[in-house]
Amino acid sequence: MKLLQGKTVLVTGGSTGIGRAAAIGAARHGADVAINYASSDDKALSCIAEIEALGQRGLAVKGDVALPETAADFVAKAVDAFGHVDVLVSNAGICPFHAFLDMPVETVDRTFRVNLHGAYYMVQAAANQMVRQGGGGAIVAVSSISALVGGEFQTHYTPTKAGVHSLMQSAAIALGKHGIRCNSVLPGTILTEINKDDLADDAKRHYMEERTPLGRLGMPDDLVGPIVFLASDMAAYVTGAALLVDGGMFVNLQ
Ligand SMILES: NC(=O)C1=CN([C@@H]2O[C@H](COP(=O)(O)OP(=O)(O)OC[C@H]3O[C@@H](n4cnc5c(N)ncnc54)[C@H](OP(=O)(O)O)[C@@H]3O)[C@@H](O)[C@H]2O)C=CC1
Ligand SMILES: C[C@H](O)[C@@H]1OC(=O)[C@H](O)[C@@H]1O
Repeated sequence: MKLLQGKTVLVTGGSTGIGRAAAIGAARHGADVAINYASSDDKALSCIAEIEALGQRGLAVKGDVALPETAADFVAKAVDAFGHVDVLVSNAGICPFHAFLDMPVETVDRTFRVNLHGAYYMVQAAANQMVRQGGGGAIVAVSSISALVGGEFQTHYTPTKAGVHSLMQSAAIALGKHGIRCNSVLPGTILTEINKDDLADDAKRHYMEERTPLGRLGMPDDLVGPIVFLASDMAAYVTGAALLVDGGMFVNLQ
């Protein structure tokens, strides 16, 4: 069953990790897909190749989501290519682990601009296009378990993920009158480039695995079903919601 047949899906941060999986997963469900990315040209092009191999149209648009103009450019190029925007997956993000007391200003600033400001600009641009089109739409933001709990080396990061979650709640209210649904997925610890170095520490990786009732850390493909569900008409009455996709990590105190 193809849940996104005939839809156009936009994914930020689609070259690697969760965004890549979401982009290819959307294509597998019948969507044409446009991906945004920052610098990984080869990875972006290979993602498009996989989308096209599934018989769907793909488009890769390079741009730094921290820059407000990137959002309008991405949406405009997607509309030029595919005619409309039905779904936005706001996914792009960074997590440069760093201690709190000597956290550099530029690290805080960059993390907020990419993860939170970038999400805001992309959601706003996609929503404006959806309103122009009429007919509603769906926005899925990739927040995090880190919207709900902290991290010693993530004091600059967890507020951005909480902000993304909160943005979806407020956007759901602002956009409901236009038939646009806004929801968050909150992944646990998923093995991607974002944490490759951090989880190279065997003790850290073992600790995170031990915290996970399902007994393993997540893979990007574990996010595809939840994202496609929230993007699809299967979730027609779901908006302002948050879906933990964490193997049970959040609830596991003892
Ligand atoms: N992995 C995990 O455990 C978890 C991840 N998340 C969230 O998931 C999202 C995706 O992360 P994940 O897949 O793990 O990480 P990856 O590092 O694998 O992928 C990040 C993606 O975002 C893109 N990106 C980074 N900065 C920018 C920018 N300034 N402008 C445009 N694109 C950018 C990257 O593009 P490029 O390749 O060109 O650099 C890449 O496509 C993030 O928002 C993260 O906070 C949430 C919870 C857990
Ligand atoms: C980068 C982290 O390993 C990852 O990202 C998050 O949002 C969670 O903190 C995960 O552990």
